[in-house]
Amino acid sequence: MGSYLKKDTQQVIDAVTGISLRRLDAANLAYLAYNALVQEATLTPKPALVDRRGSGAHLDMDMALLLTSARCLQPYFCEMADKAFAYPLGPELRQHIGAIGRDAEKAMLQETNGVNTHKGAIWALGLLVSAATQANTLDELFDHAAHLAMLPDSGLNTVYLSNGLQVRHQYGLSGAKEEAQLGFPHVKELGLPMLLQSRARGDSESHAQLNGLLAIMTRLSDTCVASRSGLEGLEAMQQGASAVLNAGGVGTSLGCQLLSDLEHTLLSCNASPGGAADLLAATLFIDGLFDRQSAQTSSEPLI
Ligand SMILES: CC(C)(COP(=O)(O)OP(=O)(O)OC[C@H]1O[C@@H](n2cnc3c(N)ncnc32)[C@H](O)[C@@H]1O)[C@@H](O)C(=O)NCCC(=O)NCCS
Ligand SMILES: Nc1ncnc2c1ncn2[C@@H]1O[C@H](COP(=O)(O)OP(=O)(O)OP(=O)(O)O)[C@@H](O)[C@H]1O
Repeated sequence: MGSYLKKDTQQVIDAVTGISLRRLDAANLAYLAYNALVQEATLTPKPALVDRRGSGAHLDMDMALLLTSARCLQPYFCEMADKAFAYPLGPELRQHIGAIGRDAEKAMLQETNGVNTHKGAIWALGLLVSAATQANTLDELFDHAAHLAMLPDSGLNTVYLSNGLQVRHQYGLSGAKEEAQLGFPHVKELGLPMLLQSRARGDSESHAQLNGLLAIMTRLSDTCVASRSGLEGLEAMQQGASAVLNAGGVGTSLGCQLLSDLEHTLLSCNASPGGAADLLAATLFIDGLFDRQSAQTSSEPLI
């Protein structure tokens, strides 16, 4: 793990894994997922992604479209949570959330006139919302989500060759499916620890979130980037993100300059870290689940 994490990463992970998660009802879980998408979309400046400044590498999208898309997805997250409260974590629940996830994708495409604004986010947040209905700790949350992602999906379209499948065949990379099946390691070991550490050292909230995004980008095999700019683009993303964090993060003047360099590099090869953005939304959803009050009353700070 990167040297840019102030404490040993494992220490940070250990500090959060045992903390209780809030038990929320379906409507509140869905709101938290929606809110995570809003925070991700509005976070600025994200390298080559849609944000308050503009469209990044996505000529077909802007922030208003991402917000419209997020709003239309909230009821689908609520429906997934409802089902997850009603069924045990098993094949039947997997079928239900798969069907709801596909309905959500259709609704998104209808709302955006065919633009893929949140496909990866529906997948990651859909699994996490469902897992959260039955999780008391962070470990349980990731285990439940991984378990659901491992179960067979009979509704899967096996004819359509997605960008993710294409780069998996071409370069042997893993993508959104494997990330979930492994229990979201880039969220657990990079995004979340960096977000918490960055806050703890006094960075502003937006700098802490940007540092969380960059931590994910240092390692992720983001199939959005690979399909647009190959392995070279992926390597440029990982190295550029590491450079910013090694300089102390986006809150330092060198880090800020390196972030701007990274954005130019990504834009020059039309690469956009959409998968990392989805995992930042997943990180922010989980952050909203922490029971900070109980951590404080038991005099255990979050890190
Ligand atoms: C597994 C999914 C994401 C399809 O993945 P695939 O790689 O084939 O698709 P595609 O390339 O079109 O999009 C994947 C998206 O994931 C994101 N992503 C890219 N790389 C990564 C990565 N390494 N880790 C996480 N997310 C990533 C990006 O946003 C990308 O656009 C999913 O759409 C799916 O199978 N849905 C079926 C419905 C379902 O079962 N839903 C249940 C829970 S909601
Ligand atoms: N702020 C953001 N800006 C851009 N993409 C984002 C953002 N947040 C999340 N994403 C994710 O990025 C993905 C879109 O990326 P991209 O446009 O590369 O995918 P695609 O439509 O599969 O590919 P292409 O446009 O190359 O055909 C979405 O699935 C979405 O979940």
